[in-house]
Amino acid sequence: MECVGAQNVGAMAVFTRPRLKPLVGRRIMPRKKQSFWPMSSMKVKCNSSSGSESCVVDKEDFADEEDYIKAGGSQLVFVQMQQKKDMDQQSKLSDELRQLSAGQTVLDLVVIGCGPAGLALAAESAKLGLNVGLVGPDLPFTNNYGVWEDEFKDLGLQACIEHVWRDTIVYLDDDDPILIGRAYGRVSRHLLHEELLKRCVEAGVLYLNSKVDRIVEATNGHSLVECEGDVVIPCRFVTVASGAASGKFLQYELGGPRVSVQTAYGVEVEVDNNPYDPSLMVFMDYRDYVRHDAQSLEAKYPTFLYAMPMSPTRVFFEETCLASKDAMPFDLLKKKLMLRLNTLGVRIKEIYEEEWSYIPVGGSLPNTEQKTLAFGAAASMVHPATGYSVVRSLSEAPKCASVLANILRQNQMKNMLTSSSIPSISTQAWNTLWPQERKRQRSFFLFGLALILQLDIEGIRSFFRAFFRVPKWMWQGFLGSSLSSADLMLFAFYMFIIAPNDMRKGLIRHLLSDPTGATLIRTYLTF
Ligand SMILES: CC(C)=CCC/C(C)=C/C=C/C(C)=C/C=C/C(C)=C/C=C/C=C(C)/C=C/C=C(C)/C=C/C=C(\C)CCC=C(C)C
Repeated sequence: MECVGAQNVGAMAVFTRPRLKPLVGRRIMPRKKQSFWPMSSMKVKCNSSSGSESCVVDKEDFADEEDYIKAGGSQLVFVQMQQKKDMDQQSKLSDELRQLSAGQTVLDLVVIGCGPAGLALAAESAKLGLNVGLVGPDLPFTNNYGVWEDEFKDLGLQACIEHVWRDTIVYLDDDDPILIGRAYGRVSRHLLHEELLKRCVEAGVLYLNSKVDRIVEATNGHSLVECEGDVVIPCRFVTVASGAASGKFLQYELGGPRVSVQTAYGVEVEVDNNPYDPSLMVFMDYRDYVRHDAQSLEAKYPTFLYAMPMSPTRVFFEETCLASKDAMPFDLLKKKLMLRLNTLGVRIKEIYEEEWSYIPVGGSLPNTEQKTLAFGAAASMVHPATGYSVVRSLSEAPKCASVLANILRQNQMKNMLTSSSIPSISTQAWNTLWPQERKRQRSFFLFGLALILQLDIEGIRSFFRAFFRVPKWMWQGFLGSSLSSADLMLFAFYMFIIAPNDMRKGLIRHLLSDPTGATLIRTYLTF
């Protein structure tokens, strides 16, 4: 990471080069993509009550954006996040921001990324009194999230679930389907986005609609977040929460396991002949409907169908490859889905929506010596053996926020931050995110992932038959990352006992011969 001298930070938390005159508020419209320029009229009224001159700048009067900014026009700086506020309230907003900024020169925390993980962490940290800036493009969520209803209820997010199935079913072969006995919900991505934005607004998070170019360390121990358009934000902590593709800001441990991929192609459709009971969510249908037509596909990439019947005729079908070393091509996934639906006799009348999902799973942990922190997928928090991450990010956000707040408080960072104290402070934060216990659990999941990767379709069926026969609290805890490392050992022995002989041999062979087996043993022996 490059080191530069401390910037000349004025009264405001953020400034640009060339330095801007006014700091103006702008409203955030949830769900709408924000453009750089404020609203359509571009008339920006500087607040005069704090002594500054009143100025009205009109974008149309300038040849381009740069001239406009040079003339002291509206450069977007942080604004207090707010929802559905009228333009006539904007000057009041500027006031609030001015007061907030007047007594301080740096933010406590900048969170990069406006997905569920970023929004949740920003809101929770601001709730605890930290001055938090959130940076990233304001885009709607695009993924369809499926969650266990009880887990989402526990997060206080039940109102964001748009459809609940009272039970969930798994088909492994043509014989007895497995009723899981747990309600599953489909999250409304719009409601979840609105709710997380609301939490940010209420907690007083400041927002900047921009892309981050780089993060540099200043010599005084602060970080400088350099954004597009020459905006530089000084802060005490930076947390990258911009998903798995955040590599440019972070370093990961060398020599870790290779990243694998979960891929899925989904369609929400209106159909004739839906064979699935609308009261049940189909978690995994591993029955092989394409054996005659696509033998080679099945051999190379065993896939399953994930289906959410929204009504007897409207269904979300998703052909999913749980994990593969190389990404399964989307056209193959689509071909398999269409073959499967065709064999089932499902006739598509209308397509409402298509989804392509690509989730890197496994891979290395972030290097915990670095000063920049990470959260969510960027911090390797995606469950390696399932690809799920949203619930974990949302449930860990309060804990992570409270650790950051405590660290800042304990070190009286607001007054006495020194560059020498920073590395140990970041280490404390990293250790909370990835303590040895979490590393042990993850080594178990990585071992499980490597196991799945080498199974053929028959092996997968018998593996999941055993998996869903362990006591419910065990498999639930495994999927929800809530089993301790000791519980995971118990789970492993349980699986071993109920597994058929050939699978037992496979488990032991894998433990003794696969590199993830050696890492698992080593991590369990490290205290
Ligand atoms: C959009 C989005 C977000 C998405 C889309 C996509 C999708 C749809 C997805 C879906 C997914 C899913 C459904 C998933 C699921 C998953 C699962 C269920 C998983 C599971 C797994 C499991 C496992 C891995 C297990 C493991 C186990 C083991 C490892 C065991 C072991 C044992 C042993 C080793 C034994 C020992 C003994 C002695 C030594 C004696």
